[in-house]
Amino acid sequence: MSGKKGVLTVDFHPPELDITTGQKPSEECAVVGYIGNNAYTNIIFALRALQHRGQESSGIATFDGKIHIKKGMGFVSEVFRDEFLEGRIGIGHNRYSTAGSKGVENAGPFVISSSMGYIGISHNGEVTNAHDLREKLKEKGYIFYSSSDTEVMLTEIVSEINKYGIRDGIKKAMLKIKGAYALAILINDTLYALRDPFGFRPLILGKNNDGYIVASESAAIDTVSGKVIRDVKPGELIEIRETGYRSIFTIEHEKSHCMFEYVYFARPDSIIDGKEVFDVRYNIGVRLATENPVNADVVVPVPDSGRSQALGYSVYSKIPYSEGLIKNRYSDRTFILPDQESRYNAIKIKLNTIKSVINGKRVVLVDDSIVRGNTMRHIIGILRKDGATEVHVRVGSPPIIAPCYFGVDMKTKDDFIANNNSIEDIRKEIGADSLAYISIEGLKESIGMNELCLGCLTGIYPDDIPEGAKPNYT
Ligand SMILES: O=P(O)(O)OC[C@H]1O[C@H](OP(=O)(O)OP(=O)(O)O)[C@H](O)[C@@H]1O
Ligand SMILES: NC(=O)CC[C@H](N)C(=O)O
Ligand code: SF4
Ligand SMILES: [Mg+2]
Repeated sequence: MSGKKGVLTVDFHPPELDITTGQKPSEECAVVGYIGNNAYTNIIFALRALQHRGQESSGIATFDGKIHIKKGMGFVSEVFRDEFLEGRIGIGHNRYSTAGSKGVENAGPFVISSSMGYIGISHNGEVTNAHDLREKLKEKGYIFYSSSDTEVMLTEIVSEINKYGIRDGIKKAMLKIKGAYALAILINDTLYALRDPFGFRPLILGKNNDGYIVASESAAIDTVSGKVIRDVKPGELIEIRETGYRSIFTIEHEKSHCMFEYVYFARPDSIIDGKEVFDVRYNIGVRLATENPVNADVVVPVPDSGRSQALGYSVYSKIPYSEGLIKNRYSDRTFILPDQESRYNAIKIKLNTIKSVINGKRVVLVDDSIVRGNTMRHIIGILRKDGATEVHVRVGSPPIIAPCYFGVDMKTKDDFIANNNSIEDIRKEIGADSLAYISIEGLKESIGMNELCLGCLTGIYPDDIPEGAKPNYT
C-alpha cells in the first residue's frame, strides 16, 4: 500500500514515557477531518473556529501517499505559520489537558503506520478503560510512546483492523473501548467519522465547494463557507470519499449527550444534535428568571459564555441588560487552563468592570456555571470595589458536585466549590448577596432533550466507571 512507504515529516521529539504514573488524561478537544481541494487550508480555518475547545496544543496530519504531520504547543496560529502540508485529505486537533499530561507527546492527531497503511485519529473525549486496554495491548507486544488514551484507542483500532478489516475491525474495537470518543479517522486516502454509542461529544458532517468536512461543531463548517449535512449519529461510522459519503454502521444504544457542551463548551452559534447552543442558553436564562427572580437594576453577564443566559434573564425579568464586565480579547478561557495558579492569573487579566454600568446599582450577575469558584470570587470582588450596591448571582447550570470521566477536565471532587457545601456556604464563600442555580429539571427542559449525561450534577453516570479511570490510581 502506498502509504507504507511514506515519510513522517514530524517535528516533535520522541516522548518521555510517563505512562507508568497512570495519570488520568482528562481533556476536551476539537477534531476536524477534511477531504478534497485545499485540505490543509480548510483544516486550519476549521481548527481556528474551534480554538475555544482546546488552547494547549494543535496538530494536523495530511496524506498524499506519504503522511505529513505537524504538532506543537500553543494556539493554532502559533503552531502553524509558514508551512504547508500536502494532500487532499487530513485530520486536525486542538487539545487541552491537565498539568502532567499536557506535553506535545500527547498532542493530537496520533498516526500509526500499519500493514493497512497509515491510520490516524483526532479524538475528543476520554477512554475510561485506557489503563486496562493499554496493559492488555502491551502483553501482546504493542509499544506506547505517550500517556494518551487516544494512542491506546488508536492501537486497539489498528490491532482489530489488521485482523478483521476496517468495518468489522472498528466495530470490534468499539465493543472493547469504553467512554467518550468523537473521532476523525484517516485511513490512507479515506476519511471516516466515528462517534461513541452514547454520543457524549458532538461530531458533525458538512460540505463546501472544496470537499467534505467533519468537525466537532457546526460553527467550523460555517467558517469554511460550508453547509451542514447532518450530525454523525451516536454509534455511527461514516466513510467519506471525495465522491460522496455513506453510513457504514450504527451501533444503537441509549444516548447520553454531555449537558456541559450546551452550558459552556460549545460556541453559541453551533447547532449540536439539532439544538442551537444560543437558543438553549437563552432558554436557560429565561428559566433562571422564572425559578429565581430578584429585584435589581441591571443584568450583567459574565463574558463570554454567560452572555446568552443573561440576555434571556433580562428579557424575561424586564431588568435591563448591560455589559458591566469587559473581557480582554487577548485572554484565554480560564476553566481549561491546567492549574490553579494559571487560572487565577488569567482571570485577573481577563475581566474588568465598566464603572458607569455598575456604580450604585443592584446587579444580577449571570454566568453559565460555577466550577471551582475562581471566576465568581474575583468578579464579585471587583464589582463591589467599583460601586455595586448588591450582587445577586444566577447560574445557568445546577451545582457541579461530581467528577467527569468523559472528556471534561473536572476530575477531583475537592476542586468543586459545591462539593459538600450548601448554597448558603457557597454564597458566603463568593461574597454574593444572593445565589441561585437553575434546577436540573429546568436545565433539561431548556436543552429540550432527555437523553443527557448529567453525571457531574448527580454523581450518576450513564456507564460504569472503571477503577483505572478514577484519579490517583497506580
Ligand atoms: O468556577 P470556575 O472554576 O472559575 O469556572 C467557571 C468559569 O469558567 C468558565 O469561563 P471561561 O473563562 O473558561 O471561558 P468563557 O470566556 O468562555 O466564559 C465558565 O464560563 C465560568 O465563567
Ligand atoms: N481532550 C480531548 O478530548 C482529547 C482526547 C484525549 N483525551 C487526549 O488526551 O488527547
Ligand atoms: S459528567 Fe458532566 S461534563 Fe462529563 S460528560 Fe457528563 S455532563 Fe458532560
Ligand atoms: Mg466564563
